[in-house]
Amino acid sequence: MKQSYLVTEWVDQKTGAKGYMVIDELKGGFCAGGIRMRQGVTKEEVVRLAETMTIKMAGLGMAVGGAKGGIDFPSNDEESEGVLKRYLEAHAPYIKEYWLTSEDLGTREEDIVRLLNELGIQSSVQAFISKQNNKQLLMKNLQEAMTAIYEGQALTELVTGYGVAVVTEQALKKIGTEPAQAKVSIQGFGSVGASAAKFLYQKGFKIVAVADIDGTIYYKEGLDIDLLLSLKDHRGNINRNGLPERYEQLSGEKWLELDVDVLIPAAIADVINAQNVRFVKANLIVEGANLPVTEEAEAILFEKGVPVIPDFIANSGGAGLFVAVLDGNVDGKAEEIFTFLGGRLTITIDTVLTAVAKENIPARKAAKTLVESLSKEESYL
Ligand SMILES: NC(=O)c1ccc[n+]([C@@H]2O[C@H](COP(=O)([O-])OP(=O)(O)OC[C@H]3O[C@@H](n4cnc5c(N)ncnc54)[C@H](O)[C@@H]3O)[C@@H](O)[C@H]2O)c1
Repeated sequence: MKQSYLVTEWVDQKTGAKGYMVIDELKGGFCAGGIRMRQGVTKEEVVRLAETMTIKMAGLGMAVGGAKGGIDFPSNDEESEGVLKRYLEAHAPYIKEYWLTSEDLGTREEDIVRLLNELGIQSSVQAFISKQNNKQLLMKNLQEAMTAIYEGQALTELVTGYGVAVVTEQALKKIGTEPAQAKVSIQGFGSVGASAAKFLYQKGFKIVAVADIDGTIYYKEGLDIDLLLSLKDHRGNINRNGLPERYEQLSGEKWLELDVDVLIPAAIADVINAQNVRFVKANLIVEGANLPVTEEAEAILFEKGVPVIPDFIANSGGAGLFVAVLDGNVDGKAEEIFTFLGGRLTITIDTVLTAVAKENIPARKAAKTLVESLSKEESYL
């Protein structure tokens, strides 16, 4: 088994919460990966997520390694901000020197940046920028991107879901389903799930089910996503009081059993697994979350001819925002970043699904081969 480059174990002196930082690899002196906060996070989970980040960064064409932070604490607890602050304080030397970080499940970019500022760190990617020649331009573009508002929402909260929507549309086209006819079910209505829903809805997809931590909301004619967006809080939980009566409220597991074309797991890990994979009726799965489909489930889905678009491509939009800006060729405007990302992801999905069809291999394997070949190209930063 691969050994991580560095693993920290931290205990919050005030609450007893445990936290970890895992650096899977350092490349060019840097590593990148967000910080998640969830009750039950384990060191092993953070190790796996950091490994995925190494592949994701290579897939985006940026020569930095993968990392991840994890804090075992409920993100909705009133002490959560204090816990995050103390975790950042303990890990500030790494963030200053080589760890480019950002939001993840249960944390928000604006909170991380604000708390880092309080610790005297200018941005969550200060380590990288401070070592570049054009640092002033990069910092200006980054600040523009981090504060950009698109259709009333922060770009940082939209960009990963935008990538998920692009990947879903391109993958459906490639497997011969007309996107406008496609029915979609999504688990998670936070940064990733809600923004994927928003862009898919704008493209004309019928989103028939959305699940959050309180259960599944279903309407077979397609949910009004604008309404659901207006009913969600900043943690991605939907207020049921404002729902029309015709919307059914089903249990939390139902989202994956519905008669849909696409499933987008965009909340937690290991949610499609050996126990429930037999209930899946969709013919495409797009991993919005990290590691939402277990290896066993993925093997069964492959046998059934259901492609699983891997997380390190499908949800790379958040990391892609940083890559777009740090690459130096894109300024911080939302439209430019969407164009950069949409272009890269369209080519990637096309290449991956062409290999899947030609060689009869799982999408994950095709994607890893592509990522490895990209790492060798001269354009690799
Ligand atoms: N935010 C990003 O930019 C980003 C980027 C790449 C990957 N990811 C991954 O995407 C996933 C979601 O991240 P996010 O930022 O959207 O999180 P978030 O905290 O903004 O939202 C999480 C959503 O999942 C729901 N949820 C939580 N636990 C659940 C459960 N047990 N059952 C059903 N629903 C549940 C919540 O109600 C909420 O709707 C995570 O796996 C994260 O690692 C996030």
